[in-house]
Amino acid sequence: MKLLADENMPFVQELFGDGAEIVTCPGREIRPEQLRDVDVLLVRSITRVDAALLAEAERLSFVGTATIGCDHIDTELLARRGIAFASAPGCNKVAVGDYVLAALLRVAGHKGWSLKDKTLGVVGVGNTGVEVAARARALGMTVLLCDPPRALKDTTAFVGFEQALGADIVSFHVPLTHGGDHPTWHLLDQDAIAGLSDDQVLINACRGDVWDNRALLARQQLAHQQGSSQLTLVMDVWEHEPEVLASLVPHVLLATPHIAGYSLEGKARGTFALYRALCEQQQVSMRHTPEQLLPPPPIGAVYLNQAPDQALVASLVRLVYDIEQDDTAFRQALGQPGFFDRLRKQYPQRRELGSVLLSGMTDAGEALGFKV
Ligand SMILES: NC(=O)C1=CN([C@@H]2O[C@H](COP(=O)(O)OP(=O)(O)OC[C@H]3O[C@@H](n4cnc5c(N)ncnc54)[C@H](O)[C@@H]3O)[C@@H](O)[C@H]2O)C=CC1
Ligand SMILES: O=C(O)C(=O)[C@H](O)COP(=O)(O)O
Repeated sequence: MKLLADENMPFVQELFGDGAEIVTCPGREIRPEQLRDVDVLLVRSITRVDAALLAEAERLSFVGTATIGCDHIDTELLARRGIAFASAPGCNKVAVGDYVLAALLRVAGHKGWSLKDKTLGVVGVGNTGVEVAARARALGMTVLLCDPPRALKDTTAFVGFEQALGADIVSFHVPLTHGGDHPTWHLLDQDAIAGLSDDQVLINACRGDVWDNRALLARQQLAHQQGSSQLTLVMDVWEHEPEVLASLVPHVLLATPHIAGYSLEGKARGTFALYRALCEQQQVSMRHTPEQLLPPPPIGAVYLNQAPDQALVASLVRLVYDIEQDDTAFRQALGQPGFFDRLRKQYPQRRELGSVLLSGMTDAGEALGFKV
């Protein structure tokens, strides 16, 4: 069996090395002719798997993406050609929860806000949105959930998009879709942006195209020229990645290169989900476990001797994940050729808050994502 994998997918050798010849390649450089004799293709979000890529892939029987999002995969084509497909739903939802928690605390520091007096609108309440909502509630925030597809079945738990957009902070967690009843491409468009007030905060850790980046830039530039407050923006994802609208970056509080989901645990779960799916497809039993993939965390345990207020939570989170380091690296590298992909390829090992055992006064610790 020949397997071709994105070179940035960790643990491929450990999980698939027993029974396969493994070839790795940068995800943006996989070419149709490379797939001629390949049986299994494992990708990440940057490889578009479509008719053009699979034109010569006559032996291909399995495609896996170690990601939650599947907007880069033509799943109908795979089904038509009888090629098995697996993704990794939920694999990095905890990492996204940690990222947004770190962002909320940084925003609060910047604005001098006590988060327990603030509302958070969560747009898209699936795997990642639920993680974010739980952490925000643990901080004492009022959370408004917006998910029109889910609201069709549960009419009481959700608010409309317009109401969610009125929250102090609005965090987006939708898949990128262009059609259907609830398309998300430019969900935050020029009209939605015009309705926002200057004091609001927006977070995008889903897909860049969900926000109209040029319309946001226009609003930020106008506010700058008029000397009024700008929107506070946290952007992990950008339209047209790996390109970035560079003139928008100075108007963004936290700018990162699509790494919200990049915990070591999240990546391990992603690759493991594909290993499990391939074992099932080939009807062989699994010889590995996800736990064996992870080294011990650098910080094993923290003992608290006082109830964690917002400042202490911020220090604790920063101990495990310092979002400002990601922002600084982004700004330093912006403009260098290939900077976006390089930062992602060389991303430092990041552990989830759940890798740290919090003991002492930890009522809120579990909801924030720590192990208690
Ligand atoms: N920045 C990063 O590193 C990461 C980004 N992602 C992105 O985040 C997206 C969401 O991930 P999950 O929460 O795991 O997906 P999910 O599929 O579990 O949840 C998505 C939710 O969005 C809802 N939704 C769909 N259209 C909507 C609309 N128009 N308005 C409001 N809600 C809508 C769905 O009903 C669903 O409940 C992924 O599709 C992926 O593109 C995911 C992981 C990491
Ligand atoms: O899971 C998803 O969906 C994501 O956006 C991934 O975290 C992105 O990682 P890459 O596949 O782009 O390395």
